[in-house]
Amino acid sequence: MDTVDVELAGRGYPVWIGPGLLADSARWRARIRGRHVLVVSNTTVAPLYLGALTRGLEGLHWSSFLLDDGEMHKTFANVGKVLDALGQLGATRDACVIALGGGVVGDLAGFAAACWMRGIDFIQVPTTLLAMVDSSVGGKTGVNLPVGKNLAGAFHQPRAVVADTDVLASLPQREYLAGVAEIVKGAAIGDPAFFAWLEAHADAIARRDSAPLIEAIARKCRYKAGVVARDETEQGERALLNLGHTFGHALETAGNYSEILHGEGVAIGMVLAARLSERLGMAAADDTRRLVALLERLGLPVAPSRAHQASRLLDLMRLDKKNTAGTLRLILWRGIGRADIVSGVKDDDVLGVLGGA
Ligand SMILES: NC(=O)c1ccc[n+]([C@@H]2O[C@H](COP(=O)([O-])OP(=O)(O)OC[C@H]3O[C@@H](n4cnc5c(N)ncnc54)[C@H](O)[C@@H]3O)[C@@H](O)[C@H]2O)c1
Ligand SMILES: O=C(O)C(=O)C[C@@H](O)[C@H](O)[C@H](O)COP(=O)(O)O
Ligand SMILES: [Zn+2]
Repeated sequence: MDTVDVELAGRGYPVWIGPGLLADSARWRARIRGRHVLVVSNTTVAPLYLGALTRGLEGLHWSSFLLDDGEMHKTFANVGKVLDALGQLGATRDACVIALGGGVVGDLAGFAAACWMRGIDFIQVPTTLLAMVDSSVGGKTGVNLPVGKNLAGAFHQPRAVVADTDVLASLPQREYLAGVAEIVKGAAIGDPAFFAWLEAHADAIARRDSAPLIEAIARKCRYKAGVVARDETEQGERALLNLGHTFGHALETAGNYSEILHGEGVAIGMVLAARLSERLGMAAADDTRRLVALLERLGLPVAPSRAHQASRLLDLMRLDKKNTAGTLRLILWRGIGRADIVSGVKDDDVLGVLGGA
């Protein structure tokens, strides 16, 4: 087992990564302070892992709430239903929400925990690769709105992250690869040595070989934990974790949250950001080629599978949370391991790269 510590004064927490952690309940149960526990999961994950988790809750007053499966269910209405379930449980301020699932469950359950009685504890038990390497770490919680991704939410840090890598055995390959995209993103933004390591281990990672996979999860979590510790609420550096996301979120929204996976949007979005950076003279074509080659070897998309109207995507990008009034702010790329937040990119340049999207 590996442990990554997210260091936040008085609110730090461990990210435990390795096999067998669901059954190792003594470890995570110690993070539950009160008697009430609501486990939030979904209709796919619960039949697989809810039993293993709740064996560790013996003696506590717990219940579960199951979401329907899918990004389109990451809604405000469902947060309301989780809050109702907390009410029915009689949850007091020392209650704990446990999010058992992928990023959709984690983001939504974390937001409900942030809202209940103005904030109660929650524990992340990520069951997708994406949730293990990204969404469970760092305390961004929230839901989508019809007009855009993640537009309502709160920063609310978990008390612990329990990443039991055994559960990845049941994860479909497409979902697995979507998580790999967020690993590549971390390396592309800030860790050239990790990027080169990923190039050397791409086939092993795509095959899910255990040792390199656990190393990749821990490296990505450690990188993200460092960024979060330095800039918890995204006043500066943390925005770099959004590389590819302004484009990717627009593609997700344009597809009504059901056409492409978040990680696929990130993969395509990183390539669009790299092409825009090249166009603006910030990045070299060779670096873009390396990024595209790595994503392709990993089996990830590097362009949308259908044409979109560029002006529609640009309109969606205008609602991104990094923007200021009237100004698009994008994470652009300076090549392997270096990214920057850039304001005032001209519409024509964005439309230029979206033209092919
Ligand atoms: N908060 C953050 O910092 C952050 C970071 C990255 C992504 N996100 C969000 O995370 C979401 C994407 O998360 P995701 O990729 O985990 O998608 P997801 O939560 O939809 O899970 C993907 C699919 O895998 C299924 N699944 C989950 N675990 C499984 C398992 N062990 N075995 C079999 N099936 C399993 C789910 O039921 C679902 O069908 C998006 O909403 C994105 O915006 C948030
Ligand atoms: O943790 C962060 O910060 C990130 O930006 C991680 C992203 O991978 C993640 O998709 C996040 O939900 C995006 O946040 P948003 O603020 O752009 O909605
Ligand atoms: Zn993301």
